[in-house]
Amino acid sequence: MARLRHEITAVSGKARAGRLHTRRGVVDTPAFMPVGTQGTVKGLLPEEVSGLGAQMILGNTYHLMLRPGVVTVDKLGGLHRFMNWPGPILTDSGGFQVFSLSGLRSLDEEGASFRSHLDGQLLRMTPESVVRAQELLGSDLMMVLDECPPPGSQRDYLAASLERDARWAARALAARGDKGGALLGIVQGGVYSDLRARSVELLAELDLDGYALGGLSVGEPKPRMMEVIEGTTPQLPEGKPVYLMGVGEPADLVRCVGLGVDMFDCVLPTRMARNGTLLTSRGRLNLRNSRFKDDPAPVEEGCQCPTCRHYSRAYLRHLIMAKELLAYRLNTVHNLHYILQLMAGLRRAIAENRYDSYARQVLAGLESPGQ
Ligand SMILES: CNc1nc2c(CCNCC3CCCC3)c3nc(N)[nH]c(=O)c3cc2[nH]1
Ligand SMILES: [Zn+2]
Repeated sequence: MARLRHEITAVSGKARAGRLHTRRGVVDTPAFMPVGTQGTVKGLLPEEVSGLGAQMILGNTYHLMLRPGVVTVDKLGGLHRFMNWPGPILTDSGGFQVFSLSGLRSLDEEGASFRSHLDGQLLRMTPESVVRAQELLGSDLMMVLDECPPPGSQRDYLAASLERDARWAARALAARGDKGGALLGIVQGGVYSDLRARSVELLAELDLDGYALGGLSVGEPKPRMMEVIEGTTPQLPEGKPVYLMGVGEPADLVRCVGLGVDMFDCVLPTRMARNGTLLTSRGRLNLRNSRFKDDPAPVEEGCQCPTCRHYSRAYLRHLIMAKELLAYRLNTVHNLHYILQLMAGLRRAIAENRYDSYARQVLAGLESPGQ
């Protein structure tokens, strides 16, 4: 059967709602994928993550290659068994992490050489080796090895890089075995619409299962990012899911759904939770602020998450100031609940063909004066 099938069930403007049929179950789109970098969504049990409504999570080949090693994970039954997540898992190829985490050593036609950020050992990534690694993990949606060029890269560097990415994507497809999951290509081209179009043209020639927009949310001006997304999504092949990598904040999720994006991942909700920043429909709330010291109210009135049902802002502030482990869990539960409910609201609005009014209402709330 097909490794991946995207069924669009409703359209509202350029926003679309659908169901992504993966080999390990169906995912409602637009979908937010909590990040589980090292085989765990930090601090939460898998049943808590699925209980909050997450249907697909993200893993990272780079981190799992370094520790515990993909052969080890394979011997233990693969990543789903290893981390007790029976649902679909998308794994990033690690290209991005090599640039952001390790002291990159070299990049050439063959692949990338780098030093582990853990113990400095010299490692090599090629389009073929990262597909093999993701197959050993048992990934349901694999990403091709790509280069996410540093922000501000010169135009001619970007033009050459995206050509190489397309050659790498062809090599990744050729390397995938029968057991392999779906394979998604990654559109690059920086902030140049003609380069983005060229990247799409090259990748559309390949029999990829879906398309990611890479090279964004790396420090470029937000309006520029939106322009690039707006210009690129209409050019992508029909019937294939669109995944915007590394996005994003609530307002960005709302806007990018309106531009035809189906899948998102971002470390923000879980990372902010761990430093006491909570997401609400009226913007961010920084628990460390002394004004919450004896505030008996929940993070957000009306929020039905376990955190808001039982705990006050004062208690959550106490926990974060005391660096209590429970703080990370309760804050992550709330932030993930908030994001996943936001996505559910967007799916409903699209199904009822009222995306625009729902988006305007949500964005007005987010931009209103804080708590
Ligand atoms: C935050 N912004 C951003 N992230 C990008 C990412 C990473 C997406 N998130 C991966 C998870 C995070 C930890 C575990 C895996 C990108 N990844 C790739 N391969 N290519 C990009 O151009 C690429 C571009 C990105 N931009
Ligand atoms: Zn809550």
